[in-house]
Amino acid sequence: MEKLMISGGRPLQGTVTISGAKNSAIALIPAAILAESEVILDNLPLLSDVAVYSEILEELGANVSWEGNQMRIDPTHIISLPMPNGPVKKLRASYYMMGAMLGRFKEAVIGLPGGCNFEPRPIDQHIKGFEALGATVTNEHGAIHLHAKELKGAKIYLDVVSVGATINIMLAATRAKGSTIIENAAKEPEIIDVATLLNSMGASIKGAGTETIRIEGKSELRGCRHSIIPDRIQAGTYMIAAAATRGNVLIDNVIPKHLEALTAKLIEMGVGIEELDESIRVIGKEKYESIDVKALVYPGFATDLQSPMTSLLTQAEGVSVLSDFVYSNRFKHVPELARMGAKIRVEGRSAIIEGHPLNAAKVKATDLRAGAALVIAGLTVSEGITEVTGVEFIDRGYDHLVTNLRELGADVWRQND
Ligand SMILES: CC(=O)N[C@H]1[C@@H](OP(=O)(O)OP(=O)(O)OC[C@H]2O[C@@H](n3ccc(=O)[nH]c3=O)[C@H](O)[C@@H]2O)O[C@H](CO)[C@@H](O)[C@@H]1O
Ligand SMILES: C=C(OP(=O)(O)O)C(=O)O
Repeated sequence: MEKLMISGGRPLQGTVTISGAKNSAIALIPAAILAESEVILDNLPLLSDVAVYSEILEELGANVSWEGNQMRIDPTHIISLPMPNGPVKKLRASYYMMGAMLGRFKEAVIGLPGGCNFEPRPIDQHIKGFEALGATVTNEHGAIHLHAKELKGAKIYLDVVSVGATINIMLAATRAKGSTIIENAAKEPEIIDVATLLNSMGASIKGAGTETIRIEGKSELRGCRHSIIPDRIQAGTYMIAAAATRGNVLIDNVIPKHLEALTAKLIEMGVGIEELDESIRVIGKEKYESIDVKALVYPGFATDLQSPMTSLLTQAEGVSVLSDFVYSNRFKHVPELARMGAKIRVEGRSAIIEGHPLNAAKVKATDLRAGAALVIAGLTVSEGITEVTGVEFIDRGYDHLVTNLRELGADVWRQND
């Protein structure tokens, strides 16, 4: 196992180019099995989650080739096989195999998803959607068994606004008979990206990005070529890191609109922001004001940036309150930040953060964004070396992290634990 070593205290300076979005990529790859011919995905991020997904499709007989940032998926010879164990257990988004397999084969056996379990993450809304489309769903010894004689379009109201359930239902419904309407759908940009791919494959999806999505099922879909949107969470993480180190960084290849909630909060704290067409410049300042932040569904402040933002708020003067209305217990980074001298207490779904300088320490990433928070914290500390273990979580969501940070002037390296 490797760990990340950080000798901080250097302002990040320069340009970082953001890769394709993880949360799009790991939905677009399973979506490709709904086609009858080759799907080409460009701007693919080089992440462990993407590698695991390619393993999953290969296990089913798809021909997957991956060169640089392009993946070619030929699902022509894919077969329906039960996948109760193996790679599906390694990542959260393996739940998309349920919708994709159901759409393609009207049946699936998929082990319950793994990935970052910072709190219980139910999939009842996914199941409710599959059942509404006519599938029988049972949980047998930790694997979900889905079967439908025929998938029929339905009106589905999500009780909880869920990214995964919205995409999963969309995947199955594209191959159902008739119309499906998803009400109270999630509006994240990654949902629009998946709908764009499916529409290029010949599906008919309208309203992605709004709370009502309408899908006309099709009996066959074809291959196509699609370029993945930039990763707004990676972009946001570098923006926060630039501010936390009082640096000056151009975050390139982003869609600034996707980052509006973060940008607004950074400006409120006193961070300098210049928005361009496809990039954002973050200009750090010596002093920041404390602020209140509420993580909400899109277009609200992203819960995936809540942990990195916690690290930045340790650098503000006074007391900030950061509440998470998506995941009420997503605070596993807090005790680790406390080892670094942070003064944070958790009350219900809120972290109350008192601005205070941090010190170097040995800390452990217990999930992806907790890991990002610890790296940012380490970058702010000028004396000593911060050691972050649990790098495998960070590798799920940040490609070329060490190279990117080094190019921005940070003293960061990987070392065997
Ligand atoms: C692969 C992917 O895209 N992951 C993202 C996705 O996760 P994921 O799609 O798993 O998250 P959801 O949007 O589904 O979860 C939102 C909330 O709904 C609850 N819920 C969800 C489904 C369900 O059936 N029942 C239920 O109660 C969850 O516990 C959570 O409180 O959106 C999250 C919220 O923006 C992000 O943190 C993750 O990075
Ligand atoms: C929680 C995350 O991802 P996943 O849903 O894939 O675990 C994340 O990207 O922060």
